[in-house]
Amino acid sequence: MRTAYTADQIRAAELALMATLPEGTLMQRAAAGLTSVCASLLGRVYGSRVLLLVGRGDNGGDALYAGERLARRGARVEAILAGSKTHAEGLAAFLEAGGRVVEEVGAPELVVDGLVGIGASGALREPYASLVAEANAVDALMVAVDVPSGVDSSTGRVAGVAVDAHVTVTMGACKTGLLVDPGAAKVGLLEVIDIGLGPYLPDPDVAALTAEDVEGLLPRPGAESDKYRRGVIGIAAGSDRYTGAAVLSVGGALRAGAGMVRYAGTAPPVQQVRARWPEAVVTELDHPSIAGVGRVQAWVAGPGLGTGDWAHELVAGVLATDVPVLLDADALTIVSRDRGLLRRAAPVLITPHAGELSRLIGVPGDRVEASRLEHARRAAAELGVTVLLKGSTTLIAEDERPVRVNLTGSSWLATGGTGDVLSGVGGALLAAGLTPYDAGSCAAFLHGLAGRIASDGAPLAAADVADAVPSAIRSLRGESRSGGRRS
Ligand SMILES: NC(=O)C1=CN([C@@H]2O[C@H](COP(=O)(O)OP(=O)(O)OC[C@H]3O[C@@H](n4cnc5c(N)ncnc54)[C@H](O)[C@@H]3O)[C@@H](O)[C@H]2O)[C@@H](O)CC1
Ligand SMILES: Nc1ncnc2c1ncn2[C@@H]1O[C@H](COP(=O)(O)OP(=O)(O)O)[C@@H](O)[C@H]1O
Ligand SMILES: [K+]
Repeated sequence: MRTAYTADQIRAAELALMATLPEGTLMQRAAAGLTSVCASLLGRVYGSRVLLLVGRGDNGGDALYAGERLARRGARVEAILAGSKTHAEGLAAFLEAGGRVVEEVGAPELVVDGLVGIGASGALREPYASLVAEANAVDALMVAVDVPSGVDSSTGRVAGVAVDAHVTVTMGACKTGLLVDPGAAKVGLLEVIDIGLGPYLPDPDVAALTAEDVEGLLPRPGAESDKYRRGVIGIAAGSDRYTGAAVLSVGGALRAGAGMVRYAGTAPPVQQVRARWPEAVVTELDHPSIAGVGRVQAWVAGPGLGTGDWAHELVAGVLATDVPVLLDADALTIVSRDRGLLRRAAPVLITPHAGELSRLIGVPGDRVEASRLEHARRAAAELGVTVLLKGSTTLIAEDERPVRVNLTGSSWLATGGTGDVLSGVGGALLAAGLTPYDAGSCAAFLHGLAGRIASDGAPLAAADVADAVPSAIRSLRGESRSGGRRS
């Protein structure tokens, strides 16, 4: 499990650790780690050209001490002192080692962003904002100290301009804002430097499953398994207009290992599901009731269902059962109009994108996008359900638990129908007995991995993602041994 923390949590842990150590020890540890990352990026330190962007706080101190170390190894290190004051000891050490203070960005090979770290608040102020815009435009490797300046370390918000880092060297532990978009997109490769913080860290703010975690959570059939024990999933999806959503959701469920899929819909999607997935047990509905569908261990409702009276009645019927339910797409529009439907004893997992979440909690979509973590948490608390917020980083929020962040995925997944596949994958895992929190996190992980496999750097169609889910599951063992990371 990769874990991440807010700025307040990190600061408290640092204070506790610092109390046990001589003054300045942590900053020297940070500078040593930062120097070694810069040195390996440069290849040859001697004669290289490095520029430090130095702010007024300890983030600038880290940069200056790393600049000192690089200068002692023969690099030509220059620093722009952008703050109203400068870390005095760090500056003295830097100058003593031959570092130079300059006013212009020039033509460095590597830029070290030491403007602000966890002490930052709000959008970057001047002169930092202009300096960052200028430095981003230079053809150089950009290494951010602790956090790319302009990214809120606790939330991932980017209120204005932010450093576009190739590598972020973060101290002690990962910060939440480095995992959550839009901030996460600014991080580049993430290097965590061990400064001894581990024993002082509290429960994490957010966590990300690794392949090994998913491998451990995923049910695998054994000798005693049969299709009922593996989990039967009911799917109420598709409509006369949107037949494909049904096909894709059923496909996701079958490929994710459902023991059996019971599909219920009107004649046109039924015909499509029958043709594509003869494995599914299909019920053609002539009125909006699931009474004749048979027993299931979990339901998925919503993809392509429509939002009229028929769909409303069908979703209400699904929510009136006593099994876990995953609600997606049109079902989310229906419950946003009739929130009372969510009042039930068995668990609910909802899988909105930002627009759907915005309707559910009555907050404009752009605000949800800008502050995804806050709104996923808020929706989970307000609605009393587990929330899987889709997007470039998918979040899984449940009241009182660390938000799970999904680190797999590919931007090629941003194409129609991939969400329908995800609903089937999540539903199959719910039917297999995983909690909504684990089912949502594992589904997002496998869906993202399947997206990467299906795409391999080129466009994919949603059906390809469903087809790649078995390869994703197969690859978990290899990935967990090699510690797979985000691409
Ligand atoms: N506390 C410690 O022991 C350690 C701290 N470390 C470093 O120290 C950093 C935190 O240092 P500080 O608490 O001094 O804070 P920062 O260096 O992150 O910067 C805070 C300063 O920047 C200014 N500022 C805040 N928001 C701004 C904005 N939007 N635009 C422009 N200026 C803004 C404020 O005047 C504030 O004084 C960490 O990120 C890390 O790099 C590391 O050396 C590890 C050890
Ligand atoms: N930029 C992106 N990077 C990675 N994944 C993305 C991106 N945009 C969307 N996705 C993923 O693609 C899927 C799209 O789902 P959704 O919005 O429901 O589309 P649809 O309704 O067409 O199926 C989700 O799993 C989402 O997380
Ligand atoms: K920084």
